[in-house]
Amino acid sequence: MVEFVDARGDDPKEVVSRLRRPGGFLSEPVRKVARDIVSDVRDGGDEALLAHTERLDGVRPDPIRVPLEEIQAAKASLSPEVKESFGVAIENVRFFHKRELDRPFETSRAGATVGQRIRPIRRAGIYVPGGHGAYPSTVVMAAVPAQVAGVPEIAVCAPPGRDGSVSRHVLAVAGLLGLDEVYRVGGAQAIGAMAYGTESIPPVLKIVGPGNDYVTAAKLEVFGHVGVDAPLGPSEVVVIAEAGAFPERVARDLMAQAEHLSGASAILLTPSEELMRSVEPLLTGEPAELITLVRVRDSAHAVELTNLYAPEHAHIISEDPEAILQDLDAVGMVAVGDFTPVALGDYGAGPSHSLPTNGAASWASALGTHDFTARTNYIHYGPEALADLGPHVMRLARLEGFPNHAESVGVRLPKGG
Ligand SMILES: NC(=O)c1ccc[n+]([C@@H]2O[C@H](COP(=O)([O-])OP(=O)(O)OC[C@H]3O[C@@H](n4cnc5c(N)ncnc54)[C@H](O)[C@@H]3O)[C@@H](O)[C@H]2O)c1
Ligand SMILES: [Zn+2]
Repeated sequence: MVEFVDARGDDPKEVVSRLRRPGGFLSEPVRKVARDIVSDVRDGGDEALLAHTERLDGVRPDPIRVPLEEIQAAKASLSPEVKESFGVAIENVRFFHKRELDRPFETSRAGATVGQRIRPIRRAGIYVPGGHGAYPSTVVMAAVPAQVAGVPEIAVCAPPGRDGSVSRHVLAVAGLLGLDEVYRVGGAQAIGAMAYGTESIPPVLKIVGPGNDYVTAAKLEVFGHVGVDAPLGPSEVVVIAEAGAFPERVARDLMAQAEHLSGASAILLTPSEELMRSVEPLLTGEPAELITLVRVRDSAHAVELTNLYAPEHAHIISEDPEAILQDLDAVGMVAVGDFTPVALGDYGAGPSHSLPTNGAASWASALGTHDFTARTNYIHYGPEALADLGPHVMRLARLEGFPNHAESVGVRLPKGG
């Protein structure tokens, strides 16, 4: 059943809290499931990893690591057309992420040099979801930014199907990108394995990639022991559409993100009662349960609600989409205009499709090269620069009650200076 909300007279914060799906990755029941699985795998290694995989995915993959020949065979089995399409996607994603790469810098003034080095993380783990459907696109969207950032070792985990194997297309894309370390495990157990390591899976330093609520909650559990990217949970879209929008197109945009299932959510914000009424009968099947149609006062009201909700995606269908784009400030990715369905971004418009969800877009960003790098700052002072700054540092250190900090400077200053 499609849900209707009339938001015109209500408090925006209250409307947004009603739109948020309950039971997401922040909820205690989901956190507890993820926590228990992660700690089992931390303590029990491969045996616990396989036991949870058998319980949840109905199979014990053997061996856990995909043999290289299987990756090569999957790559060789691609039809020329599919291979070309993946190639186009890879090229567009690489083009975008090369441009966002952070640059190192160094600058000097009065004998003091300060700088920042950008270094790739040495070993990253990429989670590729695969419960409802397979996500070879996610291999592109996470591995390409990692490769552009210069990560030398990339491990991939993806859940096995009932026959114990990972989606052939996931393996094929791994092959196209030259990735050879793929494990057929998924869910919270894969996150635990990558974080703590098992007999089969050497631990990684940072885990990235989208997944359902269990996967996302597991990333929150292991954070601190390893790095993780933003919570990239069940897909969300807010479609902001004005009266002139084509109902059939709007319906497809909503159904597109809702068909990810696994807790996804799709919301239409429109001032047009007529648009709502004509979209509604076009929403069918299981995805329709995840769709909400919201009547708003006008575009400004839609923008206000969107910024509070902070969705993964927003799609603007309006006479003047650029104007609305300028006012949106808390969205993972915005698709601008009627000719830009969000699906373009899902598969290969350029930016990674791995995006913050459940409000995290208000403080987090899309997955990108910055998720695969760390910064090392450095300072290099000469004697004059030390003499200039030193007395200030000594004063501030004494003020904080740290005399040895002060004296580590003092012993280097000229006597009687
Ligand atoms: N935010 C993003 O950037 C982005 C991008 C792509 C996909 N997604 C989202 O990724 C998700 C993929 O979800 P999925 O379910 O298809 O695949 P998934 O790989 O994320 O999850 C499948 C695994 O979940 C575990 N699982 C399922 N039910 C469980 C339970 N009751 N208890 C414990 N573990 C359980 C199992 O181990 C299973 O292998 C979708 O919600 C989709 O919207 C998000
Ligand atoms: Zn999508």
